[in-house]
Amino acid sequence: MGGFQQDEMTPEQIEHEVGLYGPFTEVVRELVDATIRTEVDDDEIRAVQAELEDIVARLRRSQLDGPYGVRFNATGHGRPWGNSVVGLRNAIAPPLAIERESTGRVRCEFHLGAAYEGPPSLVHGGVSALILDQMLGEAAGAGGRPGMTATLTLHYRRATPLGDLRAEAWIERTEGIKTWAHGRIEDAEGVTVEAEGLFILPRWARELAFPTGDAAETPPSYAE
Ligand SMILES: CCCCCCCCCC(=O)SCCNC(=O)CCNC(=O)[C@H](O)C(C)(C)COP(=O)(O)OP(=O)(O)OC[C@H]1O[C@@H](n2cnc3c(N)ncnc32)[C@H](O)[C@@H]1OP(=O)(O)O
Repeated sequence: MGGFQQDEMTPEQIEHEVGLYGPFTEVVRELVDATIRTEVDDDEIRAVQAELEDIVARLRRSQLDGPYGVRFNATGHGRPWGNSVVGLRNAIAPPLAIERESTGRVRCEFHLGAAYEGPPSLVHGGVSALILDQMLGEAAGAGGRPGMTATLTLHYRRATPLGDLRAEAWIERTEGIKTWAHGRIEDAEGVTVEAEGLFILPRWARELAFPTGDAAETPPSYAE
């Protein structure tokens, strides 16, 4: 599978890019929110649209052929910057800043605004699934049991309000290449959504990780 690339980025270069693209992408997130909520008049909308078309053309002058992928430097520092949940350079991502423990427990606090609405003032169910897919996958990776989502089951206990939320996930059990993870989203009142998922180290990764075919040992993590 493509999309995982190693490069020679130094910590200083990575820090520079974080400082450059982090605030840049944050403004685009602001733009998305402002686009949904603005009530300026028609002429102003048309004027802003023309400016944005110019901005898009400027950015298009030099860009990647495809998506960003996941990049690593020589020390294994991962940069999943195009990821739709945690991506530093992805304005669609809230983004989640996930705290990871090597036990496979992960948690984060985050804010979902107007861009993530489903029912009025509530988080879209698909957005909750997106976040929990990532959280459970992060738990598997943090515990050294990375995999791709094979199954994901959601239990929507209560509507999730837009606003300040938290999520956590953990490894429930493992069996060779399979990792079962659980997790939940909570608002100030408690749990709104619970999830359980099965993560499987895919065949192409198994062939890299276990050239001898012994999948009983712990696979290496590709987590940051
Ligand atoms: C650390 C970084 C943090 C990153 C977090 C990322 C979180 C986001 C995660 C994602 O969103 S991943 C994207 C969504 N998922 C996919 O696109 C996965 C698509 N499916 C696949 O790639 C493959 O079907 C899969 C990797 C799940 C399995 O392919 P394999 O070729 O490795 O399976 P194989 O046929 O060799 O079967 C291996 C075992 O898994 C079982 N299996 C395979 N697919 C299954 C499935 N879907 N459900 C249940 N069991 C499954 C299969 O029965 C068998 O069990 P046994 O060994 O016990 O016989």
